[in-house]
Amino acid sequence: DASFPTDYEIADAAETEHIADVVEPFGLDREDLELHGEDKAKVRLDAIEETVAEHEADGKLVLVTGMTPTPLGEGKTVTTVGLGQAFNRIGKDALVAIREPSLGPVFGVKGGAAGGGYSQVLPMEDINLHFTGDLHALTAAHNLISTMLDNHIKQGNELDVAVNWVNWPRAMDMNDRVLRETVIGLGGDVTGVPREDGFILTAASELMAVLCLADSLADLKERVARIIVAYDGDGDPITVDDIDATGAVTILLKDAIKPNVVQTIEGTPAFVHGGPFANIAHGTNSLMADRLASHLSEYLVTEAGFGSDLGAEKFMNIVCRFGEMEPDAVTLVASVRALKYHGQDMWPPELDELEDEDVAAVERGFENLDKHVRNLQQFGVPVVVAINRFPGDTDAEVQAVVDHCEEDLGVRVSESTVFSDGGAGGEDLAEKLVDAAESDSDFEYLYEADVPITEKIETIATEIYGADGVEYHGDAEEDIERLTDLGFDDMPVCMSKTFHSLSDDPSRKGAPEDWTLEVTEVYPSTGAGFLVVLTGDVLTLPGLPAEPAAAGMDIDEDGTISGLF
Ligand SMILES: Nc1ncnc2c1ncn2[C@@H]1O[C@H](COP(=O)(O)OP(=O)(O)O)[C@@H](O)[C@H]1O
Ligand SMILES: O=COP(=O)(O)O
Ligand SMILES: [Mg+2]
Repeated sequence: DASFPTDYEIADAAETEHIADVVEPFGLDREDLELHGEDKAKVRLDAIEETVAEHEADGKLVLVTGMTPTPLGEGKTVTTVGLGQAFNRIGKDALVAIREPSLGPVFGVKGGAAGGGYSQVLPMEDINLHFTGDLHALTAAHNLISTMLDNHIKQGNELDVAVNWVNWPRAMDMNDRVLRETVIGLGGDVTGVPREDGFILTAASELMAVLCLADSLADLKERVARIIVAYDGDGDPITVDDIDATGAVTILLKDAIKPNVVQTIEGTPAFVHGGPFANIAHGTNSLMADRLASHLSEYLVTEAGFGSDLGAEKFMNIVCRFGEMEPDAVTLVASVRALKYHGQDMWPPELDELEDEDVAAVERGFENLDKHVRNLQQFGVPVVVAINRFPGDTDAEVQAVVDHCEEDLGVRVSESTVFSDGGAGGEDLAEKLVDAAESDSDFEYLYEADVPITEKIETIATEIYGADGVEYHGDAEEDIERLTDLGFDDMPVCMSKTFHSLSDDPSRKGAPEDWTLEVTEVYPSTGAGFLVVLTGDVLTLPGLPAEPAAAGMDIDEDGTISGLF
């Protein structure tokens, strides 16, 4: 919509308050903060402990998830930020907790992750670029482990590291696909021992998960110490502590563990901390931010990435389990665009074909929405569908979704216009979530942690993805046996799967049936405390599209940025 200002123009025109004034009404004082300019701050760890000790954690937790998205995303972050604003407009103290962006998508397909329109967190350009340096710190810390591991091998390899059994790649915060598979150590003995290696996106690093799940600096250090980086010739694990890297790595993360706080366009405090994606990692912001926020306000609105099959499943089964918390309500973001996209076998996506009014296509896409509603109801939490209205949506298309939710699904539904109208566009949704959050919910995990690894995988595959069963390829079955022998089988599983489909085949839309999930590898993230299950061809280092967002960006002589969204 050419007449509508860009995210950057809206953000640039917005008035921001000093961050200390924004958080003060919620109980954080200036001395609790480490200021990064006037509109960004980190919260001191001792201030978090004091807050947790002084204030009851009686806040209600609202999770924002979504249906299976188009590659552009359907508005979970926008809805999360908009809801934070809307709750405050209807008189409910509310805070927002979201992840911090990775430069990979910023310069790639999706762009930034600071929301959009009149539901953004500010300063969007800082948040989408270097922010407070957490991603850079994580990248450096990750690569320090790699450097010390290869140095150990070079300096005599006392630990007998099996050079073909190193499962700690290098990391970078850029979608540079050509570095997925590399050979290192070339150049003769002066350089080191040649071996295969590769890069992953920093968002997929186990250190990102460790940062998001740690509840103190001491806990962070203990988690870092037990990260398995390789195995020796006998198949015994070699940890970060074994290569004497624990202290240095923790030093590099000493500031990154502190939650960042900024503000939304309407002055609602927003914690923006940690950035694991929900396809290749667990997909939600740090527990540290959730814990702090839940002690500071009546409502906490937080987002889990991609569809309910990814971010929400892992939020319930991993994050809530570790954080000893549970959602009081879930809002499932749907869009007319995504419903039409699922209403046909469209792969690769031709999104401009979805622009014309087509109620029938919207209705054909309901099977995807319905499966996500059923997924969430399995966790025993009330669901409210949020129709995130885009400019081209027609009343008839939106009404079809409202009718379907009310008449066919019997769930609360609300049309949200928080993108174009800010918090005012989400007041009805907020009211319905208050209603849902106050109704009783009997939250339960999908599986108990002590059931066999295969049972955890099969439960998620059949009950959440809709698979008939699971096939194990490559060394996946040996992996599971070894992990069980090592005593890691009582950890929850973090499924790594495409976000383009409920199944492991990106081209399959709607709610695919008659298929089997293919598991290719299972490895332990012992620092995070979960097992990563690789399925299909999920890429832990994405690539740039033919026309990357970066190509449309510019900055003029007075520092005005264009093309960042
Ligand atoms: N209602 C809307 N109208 C127009 N653009 C929107 C709307 N909601 C989201 N967007 C844009 O779509 C993209 C994805 O939104 P985002 O909230 O990041 O989705 P998600 O978190 O689900 O991936 C962003 O560029 C955002 O600004
Ligand atoms: O991990 C993915 O998060 P979004 O769905 O918010 O892009
Ligand atoms: Mg998002």
